Amino acid sequence: MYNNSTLGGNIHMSKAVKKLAIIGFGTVGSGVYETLIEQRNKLERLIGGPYSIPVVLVKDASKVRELSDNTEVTDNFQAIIDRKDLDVVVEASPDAEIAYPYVKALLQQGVSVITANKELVAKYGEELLTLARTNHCRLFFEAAVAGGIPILTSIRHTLKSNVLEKVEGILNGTSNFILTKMRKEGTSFETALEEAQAHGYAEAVPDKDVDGWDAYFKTTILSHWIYGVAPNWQTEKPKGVRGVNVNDLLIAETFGGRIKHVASLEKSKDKVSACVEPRFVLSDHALYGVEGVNNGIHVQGNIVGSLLFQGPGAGKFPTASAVVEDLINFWTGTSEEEPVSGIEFEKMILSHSEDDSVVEPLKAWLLTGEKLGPQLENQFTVSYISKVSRVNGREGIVITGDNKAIEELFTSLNDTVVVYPLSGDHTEVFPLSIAQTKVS
Ligand SMILES: NC(=O)C1=CN([C@@H]2O[C@H](COP(=O)(O)OP(=O)(O)OC[C@H]3O[C@@H](n4cnc5c(N)ncnc54)[C@H](OP(=O)(O)O)[C@@H]3O)[C@@H](O)[C@H]2O)C=CC1
Ligand SMILES: N[C@@H](CC=O)C(=O)O
Repeated sequence: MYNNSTLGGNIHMSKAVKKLAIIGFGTVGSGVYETLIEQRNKLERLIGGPYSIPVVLVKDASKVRELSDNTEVTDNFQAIIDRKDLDVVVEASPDAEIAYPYVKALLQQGVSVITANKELVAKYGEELLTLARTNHCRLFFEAAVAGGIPILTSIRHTLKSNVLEKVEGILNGTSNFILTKMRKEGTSFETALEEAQAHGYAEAVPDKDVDGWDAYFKTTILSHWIYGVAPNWQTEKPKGVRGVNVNDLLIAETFGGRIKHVASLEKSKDKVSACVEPRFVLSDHALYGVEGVNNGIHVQGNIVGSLLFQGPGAGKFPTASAVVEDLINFWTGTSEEEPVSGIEFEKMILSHSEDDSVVEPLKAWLLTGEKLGPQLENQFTVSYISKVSRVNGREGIVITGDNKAIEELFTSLNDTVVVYPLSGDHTEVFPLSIAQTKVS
């Protein structure tokens, strides 16, 4: 329990107390609260004055919570909006539809908001950012993409001179945690998901994690953030890790690779293409070693080259860290301004000339399923790269070939066959590890 003296603000400081409210007091909201209490001395030194948290908004105000007597717990948003003394509000409610009316009302009143809610930002970000500009306040959302990794700030602050041609990332901690548990420990999908929920990694509705929507929202935000435009989605819906067969994870290993849940953004002359799906990743790929709840974002800058940002993508304190950093940047006035408008940013970035000498990367796929051999017979447009690998009765093969012909082939395969595209650029001879795979 936090006592009043810890929370009452520092009486030795003469400056006015900065006041913030928190909406949502689950994994993220409580993590922010505890961080603000436990790190108070350091944070108050950083911002040069005291702060307090007079009010927290939740769904059920009758729940027992570890909060100081100085913090009012309410289930009535009016109690927040009626206050005229708040500097900023941290928003950590479960989804876009709950958060939108709150955040809109706050920004309309000129109150800045820091949110962890990626669904809110993906669906309403453009509108809310415009509202914030109109009302001379700010909307921050570092925690909405890749949890504790400061990816948005890093891109905006430290990669301004680079054009990011390509971004590939593991953006959902829950999915990566599940795939890692299943592969390493043979844990079932259901048990691994329950464990992710117990750690506080999963969304309130975990379908958003395992059906790919959470990564879809984060990819949408990244596309706006980097290119100023919504991406062109290659498939209508994202693909998630639900249903990935544990034997497929083991088959990928026999080919020297892993199956990872990958989100990708790729810039061409006139558009940004996006995709979220489980992919086959070889051991020389940046995302191969990103394991457990970690996220990884691999960016290819035209000046800097290849960069990998890696760290905890979900969880109480990693996410609280991202929120609190936004808060400190806001209070100290050290955050970067938003680009003037999406359109201008789009023109600036997309007009960069393409390098025509770029070699088309080799496309390859890991196929898994039952009785693959007969289905692939007489498919002369396909180059068979590997022999068939068998794990616990399931088969896997890596193929490459002409993109269009391969797509036609895929439509003719039966329902048991799962297709995992190979991630990354493989422009040279196909890796020997695959060509020489031993077949069990
Ligand atoms: N968990 C994580 O690792 C990360 C989560 N996020 C995002 O942060 C947000 C919060 O996630 P998380 O903390 O895990 O979620 P939780 O489910 O742990 O907590 C949600 C909180 O919101 C409150 N709440 C629910 N409905 C309302 C409502 N109508 N009005 C006000 N408060 C409400 C709940 O109240 P009550 O306590 O009474 O039930 C609860 O305190 C989500 O948008 C999520 O996507 C972002 C990065 C990482
Ligand atoms: N449910 C999300 C939480 C962080 O954004 C995830 O698992 O990545």
